Amino acid sequence: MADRSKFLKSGSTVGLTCVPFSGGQPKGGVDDGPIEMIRFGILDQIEGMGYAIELSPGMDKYRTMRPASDPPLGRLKNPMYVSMAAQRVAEQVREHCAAGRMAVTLGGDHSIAMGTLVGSSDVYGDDLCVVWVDAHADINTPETTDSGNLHGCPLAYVLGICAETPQGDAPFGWIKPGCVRKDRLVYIGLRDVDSGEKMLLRKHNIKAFSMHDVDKHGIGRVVEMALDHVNPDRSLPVHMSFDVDALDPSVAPATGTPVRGGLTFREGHYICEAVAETGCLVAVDLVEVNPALGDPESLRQTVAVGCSLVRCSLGESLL
Ligand SMILES: NC(=[NH2+])NCCC[C@H](N)C(=O)O
Ligand SMILES: [Mn+2]
Ligand SMILES: [Mn+2]
Repeated sequence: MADRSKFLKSGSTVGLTCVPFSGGQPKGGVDDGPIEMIRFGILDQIEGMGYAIELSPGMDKYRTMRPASDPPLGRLKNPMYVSMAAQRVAEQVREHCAAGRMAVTLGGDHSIAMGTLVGSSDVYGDDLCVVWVDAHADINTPETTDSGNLHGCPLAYVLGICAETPQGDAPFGWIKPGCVRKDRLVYIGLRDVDSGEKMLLRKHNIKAFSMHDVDKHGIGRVVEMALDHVNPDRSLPVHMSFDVDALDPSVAPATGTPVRGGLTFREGHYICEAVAETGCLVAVDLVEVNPALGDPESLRQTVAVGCSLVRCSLGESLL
């Protein structure tokens, strides 16, 4: 298969990391996201598109590595477990990126993106652009979070905007603050942003396209403006982190923090197609599919849409 990427030396190999992890939020079941996508056939689907798959080993370890004792850190829940799991994700994603593979990571809750972003930025450095597709901004710091759920915080750590930078063996002490540049992050799909997060977005001048912008300009213009902001010449590598709750709950009901008024089926797919079309994509996360929430039909629908977003990111619908 022809390499569709400007940056990957093994662009016809997908480096797949499955992360059955739910420690970044309180609802069980999101750890079964990857296995349900595998049952739905994601491996055969990716191979059917002409890719080889290199699967990260030991996915069950994410379930068993929970520390015996993990007291809250201020408001943050399961800090050590989230930190350890994300650190392992970082190693697995780094290895795929270093080998020049397209790194695809299936979650699990969105706290695992601390790991995926550290892994990809270790290899691509300052050049890395991040397109964050989500109903939520996930940029809470330990100071601003109300819920204490770390899936609402991954960006604060990688951007390095927490009031105190974790050091050494402390949870998240392994994350290089600022490994993702503030001016290379852009959001699409926001509609449920906490007041502390709004303050952070303004303070750090971070570009965001909310659902209001999607309504106003249309998804085509929004994706173009988002890419123009982070990657005007389409000359830099892009990591897309896609939270399935960016989609409207009528399209992706089985997720832990659904918010009405989201992206349509086509708008979600359009984002993946347009980013794939640039040839700049080097890493994709697909997170927050929770098969335990809702009836069997909601589950089937959500797993199916998760798989098709991944396929579109790999270029399925490009002619
Ligand atoms: N990845 C997600 N679904 N995040 C939801 C975060 C919700 C809320 N902002 C919080 O910090 O708790
Ligand atoms: Mn979300
Ligand atoms: Mn999220």
